[in-house]
Amino acid sequence: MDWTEKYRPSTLAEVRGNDKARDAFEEWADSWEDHREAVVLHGSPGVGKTSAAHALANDKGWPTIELNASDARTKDVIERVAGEAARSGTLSQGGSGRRLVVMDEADNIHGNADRGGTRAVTSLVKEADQPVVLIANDFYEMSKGLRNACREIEFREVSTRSIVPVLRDICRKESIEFEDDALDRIAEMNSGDLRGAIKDLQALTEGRGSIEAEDVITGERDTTQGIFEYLDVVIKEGDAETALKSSYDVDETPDDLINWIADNVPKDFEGAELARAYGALARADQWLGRVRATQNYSFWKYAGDNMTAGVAAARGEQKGGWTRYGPPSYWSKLGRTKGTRKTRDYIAREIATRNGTSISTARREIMPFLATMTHHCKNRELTVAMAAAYDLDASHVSFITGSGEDTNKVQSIVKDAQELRDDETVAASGEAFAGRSGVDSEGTDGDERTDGTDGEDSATPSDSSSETVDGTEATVEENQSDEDDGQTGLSDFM
Ligand SMILES: Nc1ncnc2c1ncn2[C@@H]1O[C@H](COP(=O)(O)OP(=O)(O)OP(=O)(O)O)[C@@H](O)[C@H]1O
Repeated sequence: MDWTEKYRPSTLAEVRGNDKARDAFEEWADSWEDHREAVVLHGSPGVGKTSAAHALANDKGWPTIELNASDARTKDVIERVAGEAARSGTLSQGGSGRRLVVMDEADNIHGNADRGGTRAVTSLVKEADQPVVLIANDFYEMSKGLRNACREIEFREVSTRSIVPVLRDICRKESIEFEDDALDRIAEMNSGDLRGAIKDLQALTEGRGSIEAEDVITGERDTTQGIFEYLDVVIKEGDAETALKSSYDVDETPDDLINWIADNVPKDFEGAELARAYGALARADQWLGRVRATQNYSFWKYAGDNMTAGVAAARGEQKGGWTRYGPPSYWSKLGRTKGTRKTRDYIAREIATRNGTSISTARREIMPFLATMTHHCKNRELTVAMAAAYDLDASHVSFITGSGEDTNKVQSIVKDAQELRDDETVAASGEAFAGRSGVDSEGTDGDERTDGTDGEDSATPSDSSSETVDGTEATVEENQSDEDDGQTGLSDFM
């Protein structure tokens, strides 16, 4: 049995770390009759938000109604559940009939696919006759309206000091002998993620009665090999077997290693060998997905085989010379700074508006493809078309392609894109033009966009952007059909 489930706290007192948040949460519940506000618990994965919600319900004797924001695809579903929640309150009248409505992934309500989803959740939060707890990883991914309708409680990462006693308790209950150092290392390795620490403990002690400090290290690595030398082996020199064997000495998890390889392989591979390499990486990624879904870490070896031996075997001819390999910069940079987020969100909004998708689909599903297809502007024509189609400037092109913003290459691409756009504007039909300008000027069909929402000065661009898409549904759809009228869009290249 999964230990994170087996040892899920059943009362609030068992939720470790985050004492302040826990007290605030309890206070919210105790005074709910007076304020009737919803609450949002937000913070990184695995720090106990969901556990706290269920533990509170348990402490109070309130049955829970669980909703998942990303599954609740339509307004109807939410309204039905809200209705149920409300009805069950009226039936029993008073405290004993309380239910706790727990909605997971409140930061993951998609604009377009779940049309009106955000609005439905916001009205659920405002109107439900029962206490509602929203759970989110990123508070600022939630729409502003939704944020304003809730009380906010932040769950911080759980300190190593608080993680170790949890691991110790579990070891005692499972009759596993342990060295203190081993538990310290597991706690440190997981930096603040208690769920991760419990999972590692389970994986490392599987089928054994003890754990020593050494196991925590040797389970992962013997002598560490630099990642750059390793990339040389996989991409340039090694045969499949050598690539696989030396991967055992690399100090990266398979989840990170795959990004290192995927990001750097197109610097040396081309054509059919690159396609074969991506085939192997795709298979590796499937295995990583299976690990996540089943928590069966023995599948890691198949992921490893594919991403290392598979890629090495995909090499068509000997590679020479020196290549500037870099960290998986594109995705790991994301979200790190406000500026980066702003750039990312601008591009996502442009793609969403022109392709008729939600911002989140643009960001999660379209941008990675664009990044791969235009990597380092290798395919110049495609990069120009992309910049023209989405009205991108040098900083945007540099963000997507991973090339330096000031390079001549990027500057000249942006210039050509501008010319292409000018030509197309002249050539475009009046109808298509009207559709486009509608997005810019008429998208204010509700109060949603009255709060400064071009995103220019907003500290929370992603938030305002999702509302923009909501607010311009009709126009976005018009645009979708415009694509057939000769506008250059991503779909032309896929
Ligand atoms: N603060 C905590 N105290 C005790 N156990 C915890 C705590 N945080 C996490 N855990 C353990 O990790 C598991 C997962 O935690 P939980 O689902 O509550 O995290 P979460 O913050 O809601 O994460 P996510 O955002 O991914 O849903 C729990 O079942 C429990 O075993």
